[in-house]
Formats: sequence, C-alpha cells, structure tokens
Amino acid sequence: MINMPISQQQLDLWLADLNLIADISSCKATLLTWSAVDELSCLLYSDAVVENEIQAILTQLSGRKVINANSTTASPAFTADRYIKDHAAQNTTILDKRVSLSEPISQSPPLEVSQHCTFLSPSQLSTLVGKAELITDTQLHPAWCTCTPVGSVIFISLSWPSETNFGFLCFYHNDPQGIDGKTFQLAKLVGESIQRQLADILRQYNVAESLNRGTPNHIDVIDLQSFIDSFDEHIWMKNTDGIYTLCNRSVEQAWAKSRSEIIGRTDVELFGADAADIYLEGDRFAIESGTPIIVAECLEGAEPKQHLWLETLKLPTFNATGDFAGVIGMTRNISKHKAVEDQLTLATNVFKHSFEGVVVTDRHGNITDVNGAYFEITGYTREELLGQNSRILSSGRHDKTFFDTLWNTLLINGKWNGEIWNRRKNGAIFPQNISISTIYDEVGDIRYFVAVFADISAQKQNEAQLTHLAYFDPLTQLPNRMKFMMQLKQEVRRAKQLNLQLATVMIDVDLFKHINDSFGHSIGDEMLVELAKRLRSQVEQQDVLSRIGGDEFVVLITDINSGEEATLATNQLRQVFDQPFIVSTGDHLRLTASMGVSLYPNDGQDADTLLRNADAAMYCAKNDGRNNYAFYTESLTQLSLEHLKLQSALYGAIEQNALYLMYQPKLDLVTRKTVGFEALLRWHDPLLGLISPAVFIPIAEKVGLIHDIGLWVLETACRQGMRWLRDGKYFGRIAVNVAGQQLQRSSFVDDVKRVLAETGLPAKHLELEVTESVMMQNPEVAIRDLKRLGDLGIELSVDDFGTGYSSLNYLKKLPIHKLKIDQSFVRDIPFDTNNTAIAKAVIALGHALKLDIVAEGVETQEQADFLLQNHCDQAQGYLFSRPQLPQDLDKFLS
Ligand SMILES: Nc1nc2c(ncn2[C@@H]2O[C@H](COP(=O)(O)O[C@H]3[C@@H](O)[C@H](n4cnc5c(=O)[nH]c(N)nc54)O[C@@H]3COP(=O)(O)O)[C@@H](O)[C@H]2O)c(=O)[nH]1
Repeated sequence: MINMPISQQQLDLWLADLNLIADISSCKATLLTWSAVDELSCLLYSDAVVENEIQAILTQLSGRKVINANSTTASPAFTADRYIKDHAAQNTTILDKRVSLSEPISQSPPLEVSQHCTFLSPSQLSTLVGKAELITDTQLHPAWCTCTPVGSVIFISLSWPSETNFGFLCFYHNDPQGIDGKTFQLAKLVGESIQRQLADILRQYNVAESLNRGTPNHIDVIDLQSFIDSFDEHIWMKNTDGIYTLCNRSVEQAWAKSRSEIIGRTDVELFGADAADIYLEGDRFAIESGTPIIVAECLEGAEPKQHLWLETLKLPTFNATGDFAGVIGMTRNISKHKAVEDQLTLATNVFKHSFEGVVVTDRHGNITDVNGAYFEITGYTREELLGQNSRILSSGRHDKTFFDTLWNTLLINGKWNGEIWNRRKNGAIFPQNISISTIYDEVGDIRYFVAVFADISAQKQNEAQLTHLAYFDPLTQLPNRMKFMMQLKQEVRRAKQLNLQLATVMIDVDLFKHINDSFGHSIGDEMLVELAKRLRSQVEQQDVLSRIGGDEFVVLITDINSGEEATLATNQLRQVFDQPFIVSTGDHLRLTASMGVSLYPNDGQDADTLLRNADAAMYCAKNDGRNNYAFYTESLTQLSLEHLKLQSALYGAIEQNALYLMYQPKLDLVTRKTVGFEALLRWHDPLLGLISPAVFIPIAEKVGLIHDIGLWVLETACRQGMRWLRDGKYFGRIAVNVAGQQLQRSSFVDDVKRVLAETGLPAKHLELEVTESVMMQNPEVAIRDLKRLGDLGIELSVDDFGTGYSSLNYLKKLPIHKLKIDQSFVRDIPFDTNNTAIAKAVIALGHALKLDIVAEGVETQEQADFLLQNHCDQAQGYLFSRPQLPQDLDKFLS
C-alpha cells in the first residue's frame, strides 16, 4: 500500500488543469482515487459537475459502492490498490528478471514493503497512463449504457511509479459525441503530467524521510568499508554516471577482481556491453521510480541444479540536498530459496493435478485445503468444503469402533491406510482407498492430516462381478456349489444354536444327457433355466436353492420340524415336473428327477456330510428306477463308498483285461437240446475281486462307460461265436444283454452292424436281450431300432419280462421274438401260487403274441417239469448249467 500525503498546493494545480480542459472542451472533469479499503472516491472535480454524475462514473469505474462522492479536498493519507502485471522474461542469460518495489517507510502507519510487480522500463512506465479510453456514446457501449446522465466519457487510469493504482482521471459530457478526439489528446497530456507528479511526490517524500533521520557521524563514515566487508552479500555502489564507487570483499571474490580493479569502472568495462545493458536497465528503473527494486538473475550452470540464483536489491540513493547520488546494490544467493520454491511449485502441481483426491485437514479434522480431484469425486465445490469437518462425507456405513481404530492408528503410527465408504454430495455412497498421514510441527505436535484417496467404485464393481461369477451359476443365476456350501454351513451353525432341523434335498434330472444329445445344448439350457424358475417358486424365501452341477440342483429347507415335513416339501418340489417344458422349438418335453433327502441333525452334523448323504439317497432313488425320491439311511453311506471305489476301478477295467464273458446255455425244454447261450459279463478286479454285473452295470451307466463296455461285450461274444463256427460247433444263437443307454444311443444299430461286419458273425447267430423297462422307456424309438435289427436277422428277446410295466399295445408292435420270464417268477414254482399263476399267464400271453417263451433261473426239476407241462419253450438255469467259460461248454455244443 502506498500511503502518501498530497499537498493542497498540488491538488490546486491538478484542479486548475481539470478546469482548464473542461473550459476548452466544454466538458466536465473529475479525478478519482482508490482508498485503503479498495473503494473509489472523488478527489477533485471541475466546475458544473453534479453529484449524481460523479456517482454514476464512480459506480461504473469501481463497480461497487462508492463513498464521499462530493469531496473536493484531498484525503490526508489515501492508499492505492495493488496492481500486478506480468511480463514475459527476456530470453537472455538472465533467465528471470523481476522487480519488487519496496516502498519507503511513511510516518504513520508504516508502509507495507515488497510489493511484487514485473520490471518495467522508463518507457513502459509511461504506458501506465495508456489505459485510456474514449467512449463517444455511452448508450451504444455495452458497459457504459447504464451510466446516465453521462453521454460521452474519457477515462484514464493513473498509477504510482510502482504500478500501484492511484485512480482515474475522467472527462465527460452529458451528450453523446460531446467529447471528441482532441479532448482525448489533451486529457492524455494531463494524465501524463499527473503521473510524473506522482513520481516526484514519492521522491520528495523519500528525501524528506532521509533528512529526518539526521546526519551520520564521523565514526559511521570511516567504518563503512569494514561494515560492508562483514556481509556475505555483495554490496556495491555506483554513482550517477554508473561508475563503481564502493564494493565489499564479497564482490571482489564473486567477480574475481580486486577492489582497485572495480572502483572507478563501469559495468560495460567490467562485464561487457550486453550484460551491462541489463544491469543498467535495472538501475534506471530504480532511479526513475525513486524506490528500491529487486532484480533476480540466474547464472546458468551445466545442469539446472547447478544454476546460481541471485537477487539484487537496487536502491536509488540521494545526497543531503535531495539530489540523486547513485545506486546501491546488495546481492544475495537465493539458490536454496529458489530450490525450495521450485519444490513447493512441484508439490503444488502434484497436489493440483493428482488424479487422487487430496484433502488437508487441521488436527480437528476441519478441511483446510482440497485439490481438484477431491471435489470432482465428492461433487462438492471447494468453497462448500473448506472449513467443514471431514465428517461431511460420512456415509454412515462404518461404526464408531471403525473410526476409533482409525484415529488410534493415526495417533500412534502417524498413518492409516484402508477402505472407507463415503458419501458424495448427491447422496451416493462410494468406496475409496485412502491413506491418511499425520503432519507434525517443529515441536512434534499434530498440525495437519493429509488424506490421499482413490475412488475405487469401478474396482469394487469388478470385484463384485467376479464374486458373483465365483458364487453364482451364470445360466440360472442360482448360487453355485461353493455358495451353497457356505450357506449350508451357516444354517447348520444356526440350527445347532437354536436346536432346529434342516433338510437337504438333492435333485438330479433323469437322463438329462438325452435332452442335450437329442435336442442340443441350447434347448437343454432353456429347460434348466425354466426348471430353476419352477423350483424357486416352490421354495420358501428363507430356503436356499442352488444349481451344483449340470443337471443337479439342491435345496436347503431351513424350517422343518420333522421328516414328514421334509417329505411334504420334497413332494412339492416334485410337482415342478408335472407340467411339460415347452421349449423354443415348440416341443413339449417332459422331465423327471431322482431326489435324495438328508436331515440335520439325524443324517449328518455338518454341511459336507449332509450333502454327501443327500447325494447317496438320490442315487438310491435313481437305482430304484428314477423319477423317485429316497431318504438317507445309514446303509447308504457304505453303499455309496463302495460305489465310489467301484466307479474309479471300472475306468481301467477294459484296458486291464479285467472283464471277461461267461456263457450260460439255453435249452429247448422238450428236446433238451442247446438252442443258444447267454453271454454274461464278469469283472474280476485285482483288488476288489469278483464284482457282479448287477452292481457294476448301473455304475457304468451312471459314469457313461456302458457304451464302451457294451460294445466290448458284443464284439467279444461275436468273436466267440465265430470261433465256435470255425470249430464247427453248433451253438444256436449267442444272446447279448443290451443296457438301456446303449439302445437309446442313435448309433446303436450301426454299431451292431459294424461289429457283425468286423467279426464276421452272421446275424442269424446273434440274439439281443433288452429289458422290458428299457423298451417301454421310449417305445417309439425302441420299435424303430429293434425293427432295423430284426430286419438284419437278429433275434430280439424281452428280458426280465413281468418285472416292469408293459403296454400290450406296444408289445404287439415290438419286433420281438421271445419273452424271458424273469427268474423272480420262476422261483418257487409250482409251490408259489402267485408265481405259478404269473408264469402261466406270461406263457399264454407270449404264445398269443406268437413269441417263444424262455424261463430263466430254473434251478429245480420241479420248475422244469412245471414249465414243460405249461408249454414253456426254452429254459436256462443252474439246473442245466451255471454260466461257464467257453472252454467248459463243450458238452452243450454239438
Ligand atoms: N447290459 C448288460 N447286462 C448284463 C451283462 N451281463 C450280465 N448282465 C446283467 O447283469 C445282471 C446280473 O447278471 P448275472 O450276475 O450274470 O446273473 C445272471 C445269471 O448268472 C443269473 N442266473 C442264471 N441262472 C440262474 C439260476 O438258476 N439261479 C440264479 N439265482 N441266477 C441265475 O441270472 C442272471 C441272468 O440275467 P438275465 O440277463 O436277466 O438273463 C443281469 O440282469 C444281467 O442281465 C452284459 O454284458 N450287459
């Protein structure tokens, strides 16, 4: 601030100038000044000026409330606003030149020193009055159109030499075009004159100040050299001709010249013309401004960090009579300061441009600074945040303990890192990864906290998606096995605590593979999605439904009180299969499922056991003919363990030659002659021993090995038949058992043809035994395929007849030749009246359909006699022969 008294005499002169121009140009004039509190007021005005005109101009130029509009006297001490203007640095070895205008000390109050502004040459100084504008018609000017009653106006800005604003010189007329270019020229002349007088006022003030200090005594003068030599700073003085008259030891060292080489010389002589120009320009500015200035210069080193930054204070000095006596210079090394400043700039830029949000709070958590990223992320403006407590962002997601731990860690360790959910201005909560550091003061007290955070919403979303993928089935969106197990474990814990019961229901869709094979996987997927939907609709909200495998679902029923309730719930689940599934092809497809139920706590105390036991029960249901459900019993555990062992052993059985065939003769009951042999598969595992096909065939079907095994049996049996044929042994037909899955395979007929072709066995020596239930599973397909096989010359028999449900309608359509009465009906005949009746009925039925009847499992003569008496055609059983290896069958071969 410049706080300078202006004499009444000076004000009178300026007023005279104003009146003169006003008279000559028939206009009105006013001189406006800025006050210490940044308010524009009227200092002087010419005759005929009216108050509301000044008011309008003041309002226009200051754009704010004005004071003292009609004052005609100078304020004894007024100040001017700061005016800062930047000029680009000149491209010389002196990289940066700045002039800081330190103003002289006034009487009262003291002036503020070090107002920084850009260095200006004397010629540039005159441009301070160049901020002049002539507006010939205020009504046509967008900024001035409201400034009635002023019609035309000239305004010229005035400054102190330090570029500190002084005020405005205004000439105006009430009419548009009332002011012309000539008045503008005159006005600028008056402006320049006032500008020069302002510089004189400042200079005179300085001289008066110096005189006030008194004359230096003799001792001061003689000790001057010693005095200045004691400074590390370079101190020198040049006279009015620019000749060095004084320098200290630091100058001699820095310039590598002795005092005698410096004193009496000019800058041109010492440093050459180019450098001298720059130095003298600074001197001139100090001289013309009459105030101290600071020039910063950089002496370039090889690398930026070797640059030497110097700052020279240039003070114009005056003798006792107030005449200019020369310039004193004091230079100090500001490289360290500059480095700190650079670091500060760098830190500021990092703060400003960081992608991470940065917030600085005081030790009470009140926000003192935020960077751009911070308010972009939070949605608040800087103004809204400053002074607020950082709690403003609190989402309410974290409890008191969380924040207690955070603050304790901060206080003890000085830093904390973690994830916090905060709330944006728009209310949305978002996760952030945040690092908070404590900043201490010199005595170790907490001064600030600085928090740097990244918005990790996107990362969280990705994580959530990955978690969803890890825990949910993408097709049905149901929890997967992993998620189900977690929930089951949790529910078991809860059930333990609250003494509750649970039911785990394993659901396996029967023969779902055929849907995929026959209709394609996308139809299969459609059905699974629909099935998931139907199952969901049957379970209670608190129950858990999960898809744990391709066609396997599991339901956890949490609220049951007894096994009966579990039965009810399971039956309800079964209802979802009642309706056909209408797929996108328009087909109405039906599904059935086998279900197994295990109960907590009876069937297992933990999640793994419960699931395993539900699985075992489900297999039991499956083995019982599918489309069924079973509850777990303890014996199932042992069974499923054995199944598992067998299952893995079965995979290597073919390669290890552990499979072989035995043959059981079939005899004509009348002639007792051999009519054929049934090939019966045997598996002797080196570790598990002899395993019955009744046990391992269903396992082979379950694990998908039945096709390979079935083909192996067919090939082996056909080769045996060929061997007998080659040996000239008559054997009738070799009967091979066909599993349900084999027959359902679309390539089955072609496989049989290929085996016959490869082995060379004529079809007339082959018989295929298909169980009644397999034929009835898909009678249309069975009729089609069996017919093709029959057409080849192969005989077909219905195995285990009587054990399943045969539709007579289909039976008569099937291209079959024989019915085999199941051994369960042969047992105990003729003594068991039921079996006797059934056996008779089957024989009658078969004969009615023109089929041969074979009784299996004939063990006694009574059975054989009964069958013969009742016209059964053929028989096989232990009575005649057990299944034998081929080499032991010679007596049955003719
Ligand atoms: N898909 C295939 N199934 C096959 C194959 N080989 C056998 N099997 C089926 O396994 C079941 C058990 O067979 P197995 O243990 O061989 O038992 C058969 C005979 O050994 C037995 N049998 C014969 N006579 C008597 C007797 O007088 N008493 C008595 N208790 N058992 C006797 O009966 C079974 C004959 O079965 P069947 O096929 O119904 O004629 C069985 O279901 C076989 O079908 C194969 O390669 N593939």
